[in-house]
Amino acid sequence: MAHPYVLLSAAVSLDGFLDDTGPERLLLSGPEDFDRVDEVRADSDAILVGAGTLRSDNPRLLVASAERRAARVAAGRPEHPLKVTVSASGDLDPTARFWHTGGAKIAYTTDEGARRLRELLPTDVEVAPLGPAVEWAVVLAHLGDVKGVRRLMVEGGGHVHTRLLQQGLADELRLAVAPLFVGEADAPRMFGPGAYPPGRMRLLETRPVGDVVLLRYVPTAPGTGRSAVAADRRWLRTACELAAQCPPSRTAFSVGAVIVAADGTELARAHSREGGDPVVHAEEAALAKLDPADPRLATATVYSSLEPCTRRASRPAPCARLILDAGVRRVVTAWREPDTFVASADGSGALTAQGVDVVLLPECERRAKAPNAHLLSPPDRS
Ligand SMILES: NC(=O)C1=CN([C@@H]2O[C@H](COP(=O)(O)OP(=O)(O)OC[C@H]3O[C@@H](n4cnc5c(N)ncnc54)[C@H](OP(=O)(O)O)[C@@H]3O)[C@@H](O)[C@H]2O)C=CC1
Ligand SMILES: Nc1c(N[C@@H]2O[C@H](COP(=O)(O)O)[C@@H](O)[C@H]2O)[nH]c(=O)[nH]c1=O
Repeated sequence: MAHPYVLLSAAVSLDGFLDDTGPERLLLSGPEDFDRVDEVRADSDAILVGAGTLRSDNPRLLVASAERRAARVAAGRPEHPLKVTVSASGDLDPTARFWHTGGAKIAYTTDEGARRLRELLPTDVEVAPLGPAVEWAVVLAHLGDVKGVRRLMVEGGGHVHTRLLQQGLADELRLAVAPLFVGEADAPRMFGPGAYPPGRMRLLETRPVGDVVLLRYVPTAPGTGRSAVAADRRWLRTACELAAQCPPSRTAFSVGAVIVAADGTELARAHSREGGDPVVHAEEAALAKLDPADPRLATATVYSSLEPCTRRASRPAPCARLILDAGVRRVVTAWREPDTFVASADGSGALTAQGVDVVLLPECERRAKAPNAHLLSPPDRS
């Protein structure tokens, strides 16, 4: 189940609105910023908007720049990204520009909505019924697994942005803050009320674009239990990057680990053979940087590129034991330990048996294996 990278994109007024209440679409971006948005579109495999935005804005959602379209075609991609919309009701205007411009289109809807849309929409539009309700995780899995979408740009509106962020499904937020006020209480807001991931997001970039300021944030708070959120994938990729920093070895794996508090604060990071210790493991070195009495450990997540070990010759306690002793209750890993050094290690099983939630994200396995290719026989190319 490979979700695409989900990028939420919008422009907001200084008082936090996406639009005003007038009949025309409010242009918050200036010309330079619309060009920046066009560049993001051209980099995307698909662009999604909610049915509310289709009804109010009648957008086309095309790549405007001829050069960018030509570059896409030269790279073997369609001229325009796949256009995607989501509607429970199926209450969509068949004459809207969305359906009659650009390339491929897909509408995710309910079974009931599909009955309506199949009659209404042009026959080249794919209508995808997803049961009595439309679950966002199912939409993203279908886009990733069936439509081959790797980068999804979500261009609103507020309802869609709110749900994706609240459900931990957004990988990145790109917000253009425009220097004007809307000042109407019932204008649409970018984010509505509800439960958001805790803590602070991480700022990746700020950039003036004409008179607007672009802000790029990524979520940091780990998921809970056995389900994974976008922040889990990001932290696990960081662990895999740390694995690549290990001093090479023919007798031990290269592994990276990060320990992250429930609010997204990074508590410690480490990699195998760190600090001149030829046998130290990544999880062991990361835990050693923390006070064992740190109350945040009980709700923290340990990210480890390889599952924690259960048996080792070099130290009395394996990493699974150290994690249990630290009181950590959640581990996210990319790769089950192969039999290279220890037969049937099963660190995930050992932790699960003690009530720890272990989440395996196979989409990161290739990155976790990369610095260990010389230890895998026959050479692993997966
Ligand atoms: N400034 C900016 O950058 C942008 C501004 N906007 C503005 O945002 C406003 C529109 O936002 P908003 O009204 O929140 O609408 P949205 O575009 O977020 O669409 C909401 C609709 O999408 C469908 N939908 C969403 N989630 C689901 C789900 N899980 N299952 C089934 N259907 C779902 C529903 O359609 P249905 O009702 O058919 O069931 C719902 O009513 C407009 O004023 C627009 O101009 C929009 C994009 C960008
Ligand atoms: N108003 C607004 C945005 N609105 C977004 O652009 C869509 C219309 O695009 P197009 O079909 O190319 O005209 C619209 O439906 C909405 O998703 N985006 C921004 O970056 N800045 C803005 O100020």
